[in-house]
Amino acid sequence: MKQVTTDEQQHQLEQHAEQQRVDKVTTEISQQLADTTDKLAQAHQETHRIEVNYGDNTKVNVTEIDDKMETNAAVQQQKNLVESAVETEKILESQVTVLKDLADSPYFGRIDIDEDGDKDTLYIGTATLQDDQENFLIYDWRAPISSIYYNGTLGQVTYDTPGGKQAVDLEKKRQFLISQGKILNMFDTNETVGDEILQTVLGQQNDEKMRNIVATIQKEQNDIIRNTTADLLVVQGVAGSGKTSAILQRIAYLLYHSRSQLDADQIILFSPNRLFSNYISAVLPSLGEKNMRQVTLAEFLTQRFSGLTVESLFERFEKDQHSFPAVAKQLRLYKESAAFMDRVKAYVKKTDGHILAFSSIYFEGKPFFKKSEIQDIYSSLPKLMLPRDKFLNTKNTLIKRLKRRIKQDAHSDAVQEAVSLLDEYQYQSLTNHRTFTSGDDEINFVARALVRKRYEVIYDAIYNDYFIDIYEEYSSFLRDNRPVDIEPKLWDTMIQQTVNDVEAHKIHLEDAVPLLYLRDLLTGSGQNHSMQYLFIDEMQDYSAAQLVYVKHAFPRAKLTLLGDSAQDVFTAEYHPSDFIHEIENIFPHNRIALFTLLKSYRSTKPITDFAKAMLPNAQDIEAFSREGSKPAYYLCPSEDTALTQMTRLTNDLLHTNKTVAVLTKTEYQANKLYASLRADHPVTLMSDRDRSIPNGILILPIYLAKGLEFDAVIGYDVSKSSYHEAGDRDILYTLASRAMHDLQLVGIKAPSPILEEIPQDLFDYYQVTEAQELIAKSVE
Ligand SMILES: Nc1ncnc2c1ncn2[C@@H]1O[C@H](COP(=O)(O)OP(=O)(O)OP(=O)(O)O)[C@@H](O)[C@H]1O
Repeated sequence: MKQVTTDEQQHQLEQHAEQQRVDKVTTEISQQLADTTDKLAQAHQETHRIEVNYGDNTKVNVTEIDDKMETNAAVQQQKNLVESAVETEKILESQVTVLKDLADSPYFGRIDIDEDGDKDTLYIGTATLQDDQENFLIYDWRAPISSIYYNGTLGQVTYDTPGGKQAVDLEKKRQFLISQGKILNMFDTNETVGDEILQTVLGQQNDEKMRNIVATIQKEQNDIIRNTTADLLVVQGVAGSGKTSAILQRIAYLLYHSRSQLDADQIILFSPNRLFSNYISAVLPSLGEKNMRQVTLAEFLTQRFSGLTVESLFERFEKDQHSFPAVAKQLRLYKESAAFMDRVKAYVKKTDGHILAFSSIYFEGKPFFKKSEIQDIYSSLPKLMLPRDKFLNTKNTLIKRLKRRIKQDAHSDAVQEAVSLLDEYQYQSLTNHRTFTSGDDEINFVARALVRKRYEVIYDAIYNDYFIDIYEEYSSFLRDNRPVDIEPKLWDTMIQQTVNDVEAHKIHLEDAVPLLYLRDLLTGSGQNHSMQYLFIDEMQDYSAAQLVYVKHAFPRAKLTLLGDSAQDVFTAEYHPSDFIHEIENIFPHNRIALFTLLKSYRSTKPITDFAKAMLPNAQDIEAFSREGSKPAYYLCPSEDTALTQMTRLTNDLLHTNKTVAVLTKTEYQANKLYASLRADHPVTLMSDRDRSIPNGILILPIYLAKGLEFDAVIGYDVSKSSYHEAGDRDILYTLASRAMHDLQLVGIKAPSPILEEIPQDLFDYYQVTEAQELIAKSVE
C-alpha cells in the first residue's frame, strides 16, 4: 500500500517537472508566434505594396499564365516579385498555423537515449521547434531519430541516418496527452507505442474530419509510413487497421524527406468517393503540409473521355442487383483482366499494314481534311514504324498542311479585303502592338492571324486527335479478340451493343480502360510524367485492367496500393480471386514490398469480434482491446415494424452520438427508407454527389460509406432477401466495420443466413413481435 503511494508521489513529482518544461516550451512558442504573426502582417503589406505598384495585370494568376506576359521580360520580373512575396506570405501563414497547433499540444513523446556515452533527452511532436540558440525543443516526428519512438522497445535500438544505421541505447520512453498546454496524462512505456493513450484517442467521438495519428502510430504502420525503398508498396489491411491513416502520414513523411524535390502536386491519391476526399482533407494541413491531389476513378475516367458518360462503379453495382446473368459475368471478367490489356498492346504492335480508322475533320459542315487524305498520309509512312510514331507523323503533316492553307488563304482577295475592313480595336488585338519592318509585312501578318483564328477549330481537332475514330478502332480490336469460350454470336452482339452505347454517348465501365489504353498507345498520348507518387485506397475495387491503365497513365510514379480483400463490395459476386496474387502478375518487374495489417483500431472489441466472425479467416483479425456494448440484431415481422424499430433506435442513438449512419445495401433501399422516415425525422439522404458529411441521421448505401467511419451505425434490412449471396458477406462485413462505438442491425421477416453463422454470444438477438410493438407504442 505504501509502495503505491510512493509510486504515485513519484509520478506526480515527475509530472510536475514535465509540466514546467511544457510551460517553458509554450512560452517560447507564444513568443515565436507573436514574432511570426508580426512578420506575416509585414509580408502582407509588402505583397499589397508590390501589387499596387505594378498594377492589376501583374496579380499572380497561378491557374492561367498569359502567353503574352511570358514574353515580356520586364513584366515577368515584376510577376516574379509578386510571386515571391506571396510565397513568403504563404510560408509565414503555415508557420503561424503550426505554432498555434504546437501551443495547444507541443509534443506527445519523449525519449531518453544514450549514444556512445552521450546522454540526451528528446521531445517529439508534430513539428520541429528550436530556440534562438538553435537548441531543439521539439523534434519533428519524421526526423530520423524520432523513428526510435515508434519502433524501439527499451534497450539497444538502431535508426537510419543519411550515413547508415546508428545504434543507441533507449533508456526511457514517455507518452503525453497534452491539451491547451496542460498535461492531461503521461505514461512511461516499454512497448512501441503503449495502449493507454491509444485507448483514450480511440474512445473519443468521431469528428467530421479524420485526424492525424502521429502521436500513436503503431510499429507495423510506421514501417509502411517510412518505407522509401519499394517501387510498389502493397498493403493488405483488415477493416479499421489504419490503411488510410498510413497513406496520409506516409505522404507527410515523403514531403518532409524530399522537401526540395517533391511537391504535394506530384502526389495523387485515388480515393473511393467524394465524401471520403473531404473526410481526409484535414490530416495533411494539420501536419503543416499541403494536400496531395485527389481523384476518384469515376472523375479520372470522365476527364479522359470528353463528351462520353462513363458508367460508374456505383451505377453498375445497382444494375447488377437487378440482373447480372452468368454470361455477363464471363464477359466482364475477361475485359477486366490484365490479359485483355495485353491483347490491346499486342493489337497496337501489329505492323502488318493495318490502317487506323480515321474520320474526316469538318469545317463549316464540309470535310476540310478528308478521311481518305488522312489515311493516305498514314499509309505512306514506313510499315515498321511504331504506330504511335506514325500517328504523330500524320498529325504533324496535318498541321503543316493547315499552315500551308493558312498562308495561301491569307493572300486571297477575300481575306485581304477583310483586313481592310477591320476596325482599330480588332486590328490591334491581332497585331498585339508588334512592330513590323514594312507595311506589306504587317498586312501579311494580320491576314494570316485572321485566317488562323478562323481555322482555330481545325487546329483544335488535330491537336486533340479528333481525326482518329477510336470507337471504330476499338470495335475492330474487339472483333479480333474473341475469347474461345464465348460464342461468336454473343461476342458480335456485345460489340454491336458497345457501338450503340457509344452512339448514345455512353460507355460501360469494363470498356473504359481498354479503350483509353488503345487510344493512348495508338496516339502516344495520355501519360503524365510529372507525378512521382500514386496512392490507391480501396484497391480491391479496381480491376486488374484498371491497375494496368493507371500505371501506364503515371509511368514515373511509385505506387502504394492499399486494400482489404474482405471488403470487396463491388466484385466479390463474380471475381473470387485474391487481388494480392494478381498484383504480382500485373507488375512482374517491380520491386514489391508487401505489408499486412491485422489489428483493427476503429471499432470496439465487441464490434470487431462480431464483424470478423462473418469471414472465413476470422482468426487473422485482431481487435484492439476497447470495450463497448455488443452489437444488436432486431428481427422484425414486417416492414412497418422495422420502421418503428428504426425510429426507436435512431432516437436512442442520437442521445449519445452526433451522427447516426443508417446503411443499406442499395440506393433503392436507401431511397425507400428515406421516403418512409423523412416525414417524422430530420434525416439526410446522401448521394455520390455529396462532398461533406452533416451531423444527425444519415441514410446511405454502404458503397458510399467506403473508407468512412461513424460513431453509431444501423444496418437496415439485414434480411435474407438482401444478404444471401456469397458476395454479400463482404458487403455486410464492410457495413459492420464502419461503426466505432455502436452497431445495431435491423432485419425484416427472415434473418440473413450470414448472421446465422455468427456465434450467438457475439451479439444480442431480439425477435420483435407485433405484440411487443403494440405494447412499446402504448408505453411511449
Ligand atoms: N495508430 C493509430 N492511432 C490512433 N488511431 C488510429 C491508429 N491507427 C488507426 N487509427 C484509427 O482507426 C480508424 C481506422 O483507420 P483507417 O480509416 O485509417 O483504417 P482503414 O484500414 O483505412 O479502414 P477501412 O479499410 O475499414 O476503411 C481511424 O479512426 C483512425 O484514426
